[in-house]
Formats: sequence, structure tokens, C-alpha cells
Amino acid sequence: AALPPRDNSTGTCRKTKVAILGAGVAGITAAQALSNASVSDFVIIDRNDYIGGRVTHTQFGKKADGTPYTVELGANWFQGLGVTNGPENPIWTLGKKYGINNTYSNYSSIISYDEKGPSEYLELMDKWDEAYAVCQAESGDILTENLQDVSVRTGLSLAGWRPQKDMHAQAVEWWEWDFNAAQPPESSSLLFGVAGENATFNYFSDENNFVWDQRGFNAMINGEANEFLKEGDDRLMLSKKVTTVDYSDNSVKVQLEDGSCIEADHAICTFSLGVLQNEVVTFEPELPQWKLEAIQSFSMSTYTKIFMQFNETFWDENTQFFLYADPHERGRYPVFQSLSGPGFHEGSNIIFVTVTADQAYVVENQSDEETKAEVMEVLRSMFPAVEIPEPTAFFYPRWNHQEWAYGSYSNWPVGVTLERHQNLRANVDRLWFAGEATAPLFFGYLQGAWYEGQEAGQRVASLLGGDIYGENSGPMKNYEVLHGTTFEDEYEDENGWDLDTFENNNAE
Ligand SMILES: Cc1cc2nc3c(=O)[nH]c(=O)nc-3n(C[C@H](O)[C@H](O)[C@H](O)COP(=O)(O)OP(=O)(O)OC[C@H]3O[C@@H](n4cnc5c(N)ncnc54)[C@H](O)[C@@H]3O)c2cc1C
Repeated sequence: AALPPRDNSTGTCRKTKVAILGAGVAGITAAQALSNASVSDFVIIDRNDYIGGRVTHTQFGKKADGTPYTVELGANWFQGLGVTNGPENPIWTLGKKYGINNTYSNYSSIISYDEKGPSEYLELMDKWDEAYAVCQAESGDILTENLQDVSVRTGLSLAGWRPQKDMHAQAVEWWEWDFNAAQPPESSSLLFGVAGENATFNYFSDENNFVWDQRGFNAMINGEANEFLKEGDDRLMLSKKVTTVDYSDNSVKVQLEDGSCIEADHAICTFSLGVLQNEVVTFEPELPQWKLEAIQSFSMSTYTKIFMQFNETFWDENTQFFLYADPHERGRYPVFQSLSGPGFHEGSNIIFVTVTADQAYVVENQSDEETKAEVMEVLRSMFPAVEIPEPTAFFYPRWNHQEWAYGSYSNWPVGVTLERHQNLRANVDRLWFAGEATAPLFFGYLQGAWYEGQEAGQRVASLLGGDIYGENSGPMKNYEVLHGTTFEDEYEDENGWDLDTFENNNAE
């Protein structure tokens, strides 16, 4: 049972060595790393009433026996599994350990459509593949030769991929890039966007396995937590919202909304980038400029799955994906994914469509009825020969409205450097940061949260005198000042800089 709230005004907070803020993947791996280093005096605090954070599910629709299906609202795939006798994605290792039900996502199992019905344009994928291979080489050159970063859009254009007003090519591009990054190529760094894809899909493997486990994907995170938490363990504090984090170089005080507080030697904050950007939690003193700049430099994408159940499967039940090219708007209800076929919720008549970025913001601000009407119109144009009934169940989450997440996962914008990213990771005194967004190689993925939580836990454990972990010991590096590449004397005529922008001729 949770300890009774303490009266903060008398200065009596619950004392612990490490306060872990957030019970998502990063929070749980941080706690596990502490436990493994024999540091058992910690608490894990989360405002939600479950373990898993952005690994979360809901009950949806009905089976023949009237009971609902479990569908994942957040993370849904094991992305990049591993190679025999080579590195394995730790998330995949956990999936196998807990027997999480999943099925290989066959990205070749796809039919293309436009507003007039089925339309054959998948051959454009070969052209995309050629251009993307050029981007991969270019990303490698930027990294190894220390060249200036460009956007994925720039890289693709230089490689000859210019979809412009060809809406079929736009649909293919969305499928190939936005479906994963949840942001368009112009918002993504070529260097880090491509390197990140390589880290997951080349270093591990290019497989994506889709989870349809009825216990929920987070069963494995619960399983891991139960390895070091006892039943009813009072170190797990769920349904507790952190409002203020008061940090210094010798302790951290965490204030909770219910008036209670926790005093710790260290705190590990695993809140999402969206939470940090929107200042839901107050840090005292204010975080230093290098940290604030890092937080506001990265972007939080939104990835929204809109679930529908029908009383029949009117689409091809052996196909996994249905790509739709809207005639006017790129990314408008672009990919429908069937859960009714073999290997998924077979015979469920469930299909869902994913929207990201701007289109996700639009649907998240619409009523269910408005969105349902739009999706139905699209489906009816894709399947003109079918009399499509109204769905019997309809649901979607609103990630960008969730105060505990403010979006789905992070993306690396063009021109933001590795040093800036390190500033996102680095601790400020005894306040540590970990999570999906702090992962330089695996940002956006579960494995990113896993590695970062573990590293923060190990570093804190090393400072507390726990079993020491090689290089993951002690404080993290940070960069107080990040310089640009242009010196003041280069702002001159030869570079077309022929007026003084500090001069104000318009002043009163
Ligand atoms: C729609 C969607 C689809 C995705 N698809 C995939 C996928 O297929 N494969 C993949 O690998 N990854 C996917 N991801 C990414 C993956 O879910 C994340 O990388 C990972 O779950 C992040 O874990 P985390 O521990 O860093 O953060 P979180 O899971 O966000 O954990 C942080 C915790 O902090 C808590 N918190 C926030 N504010 C407060 C507060 N004030 N007080 C107390 N607690 C607070 C939150 O409740 C949360 O539980 C997806 C994410 C989303 C949203």
C-alpha cells in the first residue's frame, strides 16, 4: 500500500535514495538497473494507474462471444528483431521471454488505391528504394566527413525522388517515411533520421512484428517490474502526479499533486519530450539554458490509430495493408491495416487507419462523428463496388491531448547536432533524464527507452556505491555552449551580407 501523504510544510517528505519519475519502459529499466546493482531504496512514481506509459491498450469491439478485443493504442510493433548469433533488440528478447503474441508484418502484403478505387502504382516503391539508397550513402558521408546536415526531403530531391503533385508518389512516400517517423521528410534530419533507421533495421533486422496479445503489449513490462517489486510493493506509486521537481547538487525533492513529497539523493525523470516541452512539471531552479534549448529543439510527433469494427470483412482478408492516395491532400487517411486476417484477430472484421503529424492534429480536434464520416467516405471511394455498412465500433486515442505524453514519440529535426542531443540526455546536478527521446540511436522506439532507462539507472547506481558498471558510471557529459559554423567576420559583402542587421533605422 502507498504510504500516507506527508505534510510538506513541516518538511517531512518520504525519504529514498532514487525517485524514478515515470513507470514506462525507461522508468522500469532504470529501476531494474538499480536493483541489479543492489540499490533497492527507490520509488517509481506515475500519474497513470498502470505500468507501461506509452505502451497502453484498450478494449475494443466485440468477439463472437460478446467479449471485447484488446488493441494497442501506443507502441504496437517489435521493430528490428535481431540476427542469429548477432545483436538482438532487448525488446524482442523480452517479447520472447513473456510469450507476447505477435505476427510478422508483411509490408509486401499491400494493395494500392486512390479516390477512384484500386489503382496500381506500387512500382513507384522501386524508385523510392533507389533514392533512399542514395540517401543512406549521403547520411553516411555527412556523418563521417562532418558535413552540414540536410533534411530527408533535400536528400530525396537530390537523389531524384520528387513526388511533387503526383499523389500516388506522395502516398508511397508517406508509406515509406512518415509511417515510421510520423513526420514528413522535410521535418526530419537526413543524418540522424537515416542513421536511426539503420540502427534499428540494419543493426538488428528489418523485421517488424505486430503485437496482438490479449494481455496487452505491456504484459512484458509488468513482468519485468514484478521481478524486482514484491506484491503490493510500496516503492511503486501509481496514480500520483508529479507537479514540482526541486533539484540541487546534493538532493532532489519531488512534490506531488496530492500534497505529499519525496526527498531523494537522485531523481531520474522519464517524462516524454512533449511533457518537458509543455512545462506541465515545474523544475526548480529553472533548468539551465543548454538543457532548455535541447528540450525545445527536438520535435514530438503524433501517430494516431483510428479503429473500426464492421459486421463483415469487405476488404481482402489475406492482405495486411491498404494504401490510399487522396487526390488533394498528402497523408489523408493513407494506410488502412487489417486485423481480420490470418495471424491477427482473425475474423474480427477490425481494420484501422493511421494518420500522423498535421492530419493527426486535425482528427484529434474533431469529434468521433466527424472523423468517422470522413473515413467512411474514403473507404467508400476505395471500394466502389461494395455496399459498406456503418462500423459497429469506432475509437481513436488523442495522443496530443494527453497531459502525460503530449504526442506520441520524438523526431530529430534537420540541423540539430549530436551535442545538442547529448544535452537532452545529460543530468543537471542530481536530476537525470531518460526515455525514448534521449536515445541518440533508437529515438522513437521502445528499445530507445529501454537502453536509456538502463543507462541512467546504472550511472546513478555507480554514484550510490552500487556495483560499478564500466563506462556507464558517473555524471553525463554536457555542452554548456554550442557554437555555429559562421564567424562574425564572415557576415560580410562577399557572402551577400551587406547591411548591419543590428542597426535599427526605424527606432523611435
Ligand atoms: C501511437 C504510438 C505508436 C508507437 N509505436 C511504436 C512501435 O510500434 N514500436 C516501438 O518500438 N515504439 C513505438 N512507439 C514508441 C514507444 O511507445 C515509446 O518509445 C516508449 O514507450 C517510451 O517509453 P518511455 O519510458 O520513454 O516514456 P513513457 O512511456 O511516456 O513513460 C513516461 C511515464 O511518465 C508518466 N508521467 C508523465 N508526466 C507525469 C507526471 N507529471 N507525474 C507522474 N508521472 C508522469 C507517464 O504517465 C508515463 O507513464 C509508439 C508510441 C506511440 C505513442
